[in-house]
Amino acid sequence: MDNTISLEIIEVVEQAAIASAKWMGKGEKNTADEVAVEAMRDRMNKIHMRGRIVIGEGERDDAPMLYIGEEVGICTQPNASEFCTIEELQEIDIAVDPCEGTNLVAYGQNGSMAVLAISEKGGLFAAPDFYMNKLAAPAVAAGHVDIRNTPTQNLKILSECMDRAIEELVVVVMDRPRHDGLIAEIRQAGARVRLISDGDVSAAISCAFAGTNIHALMGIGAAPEGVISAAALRCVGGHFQGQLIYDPAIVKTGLIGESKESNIARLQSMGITDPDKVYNANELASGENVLFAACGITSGTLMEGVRFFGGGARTESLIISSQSKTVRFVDTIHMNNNPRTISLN
Ligand SMILES: O=C(COP(=O)(O)O)[C@@H](O)[C@H](O)[C@H](O)[C@H](O)COP(=O)(O)O
Ligand SMILES: [Mn+2]
Ligand SMILES: [Mn+2]
Repeated sequence: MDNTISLEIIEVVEQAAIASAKWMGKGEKNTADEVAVEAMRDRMNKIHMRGRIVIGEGERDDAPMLYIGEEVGICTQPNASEFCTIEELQEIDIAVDPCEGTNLVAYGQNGSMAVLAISEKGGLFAAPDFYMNKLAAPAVAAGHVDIRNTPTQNLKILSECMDRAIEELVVVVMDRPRHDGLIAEIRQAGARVRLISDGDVSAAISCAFAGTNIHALMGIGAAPEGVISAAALRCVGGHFQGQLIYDPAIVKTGLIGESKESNIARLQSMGITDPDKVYNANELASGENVLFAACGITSGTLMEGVRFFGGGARTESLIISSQSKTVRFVDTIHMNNNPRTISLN
């Protein structure tokens, strides 16, 4: 995978974040999402690469852009061999969430970002539009905690690995009725719970960075977001496990409205023969090279959100590459309309 893609991909997430941030606080989640999708796709199609979307917009709805299977990049054109190098012609798989946390943007809340992950063809698990039970933790606990343990057991292991009391641990959990029992157990074990309304990708990745005051993510979120989180955690050695949830009774939202049996059949038709399999980060992002990029839309624990000033904007992005073994925080000033002042505030 061409290492120079990582430089271009920064602009992909930046452009999506800027477009979406213009709709911050306007109460229109669909628009905040649509503009991010369009901006991400436009910028992606200017890159010399041969990409295919494996996680994208709406598997079940007829999403017009960045849909699963869509080809992106200049080198997808039929005569690409005339103007693309052999390296650029290598097929790559891309997982995108142009606006992760659409509600957060619409209501001006923290933790939304434009995000994507890239790997060689077949290097990212093409997660179905299902729910996923997730466990994320810092690198020091990788392989020690296990999603098959009880939350209490995992908190004990985490406290030993991190050499701190359970009371000093903060666990992020999505604020959903399906997590009532989980939240009660975490509190009972002595740890503190940070409830989030949306945005579990940011929470999962935050576990890998000391100083965020987030030490674990537990509970059920969306499966595609699980793969994107796993890609980042795989690159930095953090812990991530995910297990697909196919029983509507567990999720309690009705969004996977079919019966348990029909969901199992749907998974089987996708080649997932063991619906209970526990996937780790290396299985969800198995490619030799994995690249992760995110840009804050609204501010979060990892990045500042987009800040506009007269004629321009300032963004903060996070680019993680397994190939170059780098974690880059990129602070960018975008000078769109000849700003008279370049503001650092
Ligand atoms: O918050 C989320 C929504 O993502 P998006 O649609 O891109 O704005 C994700 O971080 C969650 O992982 C997930 O989608 C959510 O938990 C599943 O939805 P829900 O049925 O509301 O729990
Ligand atoms: Mn999302
Ligand atoms: Mn989204």
